[in-house]
Amino acid sequence: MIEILPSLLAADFARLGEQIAQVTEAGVNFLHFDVMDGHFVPNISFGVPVLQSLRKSTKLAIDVHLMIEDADTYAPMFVAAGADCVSVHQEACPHLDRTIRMIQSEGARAGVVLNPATPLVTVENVLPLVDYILLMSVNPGFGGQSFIPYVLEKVRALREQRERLGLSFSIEIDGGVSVDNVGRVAEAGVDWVVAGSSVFGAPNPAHAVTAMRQAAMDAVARRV
Ligand SMILES: O=C(CO)[C@@H](O)[C@H](O)COP(=O)(O)O
Repeated sequence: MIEILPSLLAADFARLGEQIAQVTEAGVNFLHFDVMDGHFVPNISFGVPVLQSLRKSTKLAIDVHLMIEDADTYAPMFVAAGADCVSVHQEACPHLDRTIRMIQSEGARAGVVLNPATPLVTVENVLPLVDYILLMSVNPGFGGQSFIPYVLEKVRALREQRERLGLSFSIEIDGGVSVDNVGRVAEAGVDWVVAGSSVFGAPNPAHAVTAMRQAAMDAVARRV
């Protein structure tokens, strides 16, 4: 089963509740929540108070992607505010092993994110620890960018590595995924697909999620 995670960065913030209801209707299990600090990435999004409000209004799992420099200070606050999954960037975390264990001990699933140009070898040692690896398929900071195709090779390599090591972490991809390329992404071997503008920029977000999920599942069926 491939999960489609609507990225709230592309939602209409004045109608967040309504937009979440639309994707809930399409049967999503997760929402993706992008936190940007204006330092690690050149943009600022939203933070803990917004997550606290969302937590009260949805039972969906919330996947928080921290695009921030000081993840060790803020990750526990996001878990306390209701995050079910928290991912941190390899490029921003000098003590990655400690950060992963801290997120898990706070009670959330822990993920590590790699920018497109960061090689997989940088997370090799923590693969047995993580709950998921998020591979960025755009340079982080903005929605609506074009998919970077060489990331598909990283997905294939990571999937092979997971099989070889007998591990069970999930593989997530984020950036520039739409109904037109989700088949290739699914075929490469991802479990979770983040989609922002292709969902909330569509006339009907629920239909967009359903179409993406169907295209992904068709591609996986062809692969098997
Ligand atoms: O983390 C990010 C951007 O930094 C993403 O989650 C985007 O929000 C995905 O948006 P689309 O590329 O799907 O529009």
